[in-house]
Amino acid sequence: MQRWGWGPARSSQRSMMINTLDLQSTELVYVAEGNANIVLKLTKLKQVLRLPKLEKSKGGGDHELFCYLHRSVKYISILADMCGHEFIFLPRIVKIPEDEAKRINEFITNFRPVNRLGKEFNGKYAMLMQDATAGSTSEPIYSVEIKPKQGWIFDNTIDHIFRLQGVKRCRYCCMQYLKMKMEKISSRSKYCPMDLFSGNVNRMRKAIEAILYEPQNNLRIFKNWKSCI
Ligand SMILES: O=P(O)(O)O[C@@H]1[C@@H](OP(=O)(O)O)[C@H](OP(=O)(O)O)[C@H](O)[C@H](OP(=O)(O)O)[C@H]1OP(=O)(O)O
Ligand SMILES: Nc1ncnc2c1ncn2[C@@H]1O[C@H](COP(=O)(O)OP(=O)(O)OP(=O)(O)O)[C@@H](O)[C@H]1O
Repeated sequence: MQRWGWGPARSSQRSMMINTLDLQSTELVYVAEGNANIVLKLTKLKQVLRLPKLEKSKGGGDHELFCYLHRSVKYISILADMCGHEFIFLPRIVKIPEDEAKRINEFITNFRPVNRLGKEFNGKYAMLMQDATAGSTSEPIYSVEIKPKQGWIFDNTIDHIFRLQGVKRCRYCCMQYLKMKMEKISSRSKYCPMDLFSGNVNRMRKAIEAILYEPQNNLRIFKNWKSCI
């Protein structure tokens, strides 16, 4: 996937109104992160701030970051048009005040997984969007997050890579062998995205059962905003 530090700068921020986020009066709580973004909760606003991150030594240009976020927002809005706006939160690009990046990085360091500390937020822009784990009732809210992975098999040109012991497998299943070899996981999951996306109820059920049995990083369940799995 394209990184904001590398992308060609095509669109201009002059055509959009970008507000600066006032973080002084807002309580920030570290939620989680993946390989590319750190997500913080703005508790009072029921919103989250998605901060793109880069390797500490690499400074990304602010204009490139803005263009990357702008493209992402466009992409998400096309998805929302296709899938329904009730299913997808449209993010907004916000400006992070000068010198706040340093303060944010310092504040969240202790909450971050040690293996993710090589990257940090060091740009001027972030995405603000609705907190998917927040609701308006006083009852506990459970949120389920699935990272389903690629649900199709590549075309013939490279499919020899995805043959193991003569059997054609999907990318996720092959990556399980690699992750075992690299000691990232201790056992192979029986989950397969080809089952989840098959449209066959039995195979879909098998996929859900497998992901519940061995969640790895493909399943998270939150009670309110606290992760239970
Ligand atoms: O390549 P994969 O299948 O290992 O997926 C990467 C993910 O690894 P996973 O296997 O899900 O643990 C990886 O996730 P983790 O860092 O392992 O949590 C990222 O999602 C990565 O995305 P990006 O390149 O940072 O946008 C993912 O890379 P892309 O496939 O999006 O390039
Ligand atoms: N709108 C949201 N509301 C609540 N939690 C969220 C929201 N967006 C993201 N998160 C949490 O933050 C985590 C990291 O966010 P995200 O998936 O955007 O990071 P990422 O670095 O792009 O991930 P990856 O590189 O693995 O694809 C998510 O797995 C989810 O638990």
